[in-house]
Amino acid sequence: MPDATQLNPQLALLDVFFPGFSVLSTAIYKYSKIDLNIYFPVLLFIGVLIFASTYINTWLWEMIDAYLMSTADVRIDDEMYNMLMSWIANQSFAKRSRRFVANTNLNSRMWFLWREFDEDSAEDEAMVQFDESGNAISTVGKGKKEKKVLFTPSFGTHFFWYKKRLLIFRRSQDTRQTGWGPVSEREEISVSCFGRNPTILKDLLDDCRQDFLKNDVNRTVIYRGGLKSGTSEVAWTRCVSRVSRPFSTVVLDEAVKQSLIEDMRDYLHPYTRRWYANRGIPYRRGYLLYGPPGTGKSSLSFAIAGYFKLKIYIVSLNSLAMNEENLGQLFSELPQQCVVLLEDIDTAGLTHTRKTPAEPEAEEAKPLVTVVPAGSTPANPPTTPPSGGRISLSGLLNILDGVASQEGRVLIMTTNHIEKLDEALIRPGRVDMMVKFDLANTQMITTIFRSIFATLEGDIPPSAKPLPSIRVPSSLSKSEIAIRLIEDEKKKAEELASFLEMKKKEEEKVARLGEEFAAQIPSMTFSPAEIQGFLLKWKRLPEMAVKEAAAWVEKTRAEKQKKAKEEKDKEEEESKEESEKERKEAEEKAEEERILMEVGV
Ligand SMILES: Nc1ncnc2c1ncn2[C@@H]1O[C@H](COP(=O)(O)OP(=O)(O)OP(=O)(O)O)[C@@H](O)[C@H]1O
Repeated sequence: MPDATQLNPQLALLDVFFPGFSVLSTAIYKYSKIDLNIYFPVLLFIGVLIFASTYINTWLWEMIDAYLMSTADVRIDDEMYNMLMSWIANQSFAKRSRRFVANTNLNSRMWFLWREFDEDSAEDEAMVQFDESGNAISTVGKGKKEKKVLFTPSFGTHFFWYKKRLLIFRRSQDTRQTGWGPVSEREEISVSCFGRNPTILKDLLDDCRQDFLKNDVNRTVIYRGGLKSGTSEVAWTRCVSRVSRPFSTVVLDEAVKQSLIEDMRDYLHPYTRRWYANRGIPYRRGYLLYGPPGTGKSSLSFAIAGYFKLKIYIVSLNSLAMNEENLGQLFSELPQQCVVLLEDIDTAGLTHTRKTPAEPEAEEAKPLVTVVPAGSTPANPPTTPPSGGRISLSGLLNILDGVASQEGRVLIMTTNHIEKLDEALIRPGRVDMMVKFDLANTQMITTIFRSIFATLEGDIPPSAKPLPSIRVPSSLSKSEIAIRLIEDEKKKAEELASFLEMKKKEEEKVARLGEEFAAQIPSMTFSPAEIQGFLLKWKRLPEMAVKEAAAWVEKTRAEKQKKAKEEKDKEEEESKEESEKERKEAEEKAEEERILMEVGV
């Protein structure tokens, strides 16, 4: 009989399949005299089977995947990613998952969008409520918004049931991109089903989309055009969806508002497209909103988009990433019907009134849109813009009119200085309607005051407490219960009547205070934004707003005058420096010419 303590070739072979087998078999032989070597053929067979199964398994899955399954791959830089992930996050298999990714936002890889979101929340503090796409917000504490944590299954393969079909959700890392970028950037996700018919996957993705878009009802979805993170490609990225701003909250001449609505309604009517097509006119509409800062141009753009349930696409021509090619690319990717907002078109290289002192000089020397007076030849023709984010006027016009520009879009341009815009940019066909915004007159001031202090639907009236629901003891007879219910209804009606009475008195008070307030504010001196800013300081104290109004007017006027004087002094200083420089240059040139004359050249 062979000595089991000696390592023979058979044991060495089994050690390959079952590491540590020789030690175990020696120990068993030593203490129980059972020799496992006699089972060698069986053990070897099991070992080979296990060894081969890993390869067979992979091969088999590959074959099944290739020939017997259908798969939908979803790109992480596509909106579909958010749609699918927010659906997945709500599924029980994701909630049960023992290994998961915790997100406060399904877009979190796009950190820059968060910054934007936060700015928005701060700016729109007074808005009723708003939620970020793919993101859940719960209200905790005193008006503090906290992001809920959502859980999605971690990297790996996850099985789940959808419409009685077994589907597979795979989340993996793209091994081709390991060297750079955050891990989430290298993520890949897919959903697969058994069978060669992918209809169920399409149904699922459609469901995810519908589910996601449900959150957008009564909301204005805002997209921004810019570079995709970590790439040099441009794309529209969804940033926020805000509760649509009611048109009525933008204070503007009612007739102007109505004509704007009518014009857009007519343009967006399904038959209008055919009308344009039949006459060979490009189906596009452009609006120019102009006026001093803070007079409601952007607010009206958002309100229009919300009113017509259109998505709004914002692009900043000042962005360094924006050149003609990129802008053209963005315009070509616009959906059939949407609002495109080009804000502050005048600052795109025409004026520098909005520049902060911190902005570098080099920037100033590089106009982004070079406007050339119609019919004249510029000293430096802007036809071929140098690299580095410059867009020439002709380039911009080509993009706005060109074949790449999506038909059906509504273009809204805003400016503080209409006089600085080239006529070509605002000629009919490119701009079909202009809306002038002005500083607040007395009527606007009263309206703004009322809109801030009026009790609106959704505001919680300070004195309105919910009525406790009545508890009817079971020992009461039917007639007694009926009496109790009638009494309760009566009490509720009385409470409602007193609430309505209080509301009416409140409205009268606000109207009176509004007039008192407006009487103290000089007409056409302050922008609605300035007035709103002051009133927001006294959000719940209209009396205080009226009391402090005169002091505020005096202070703000003094500040404005001081600022205007500083700007004027600065301009004078600059113009002095400029003329001094010119004088020196002229002297140098004259001196040079004199020397050349002397030497006889
Ligand atoms: N006409 C208005 N009606 C209601 N609110 C207004 C109006 N004008 C300004 N506001 C308020 O002032 C703030 C700034 O307004 P908005 O951004 O629309 O001004 P703007 O004209 O686009 O300014 P800018 O030219 O600086 O971009 C917003 O919070 C808005 O609610």
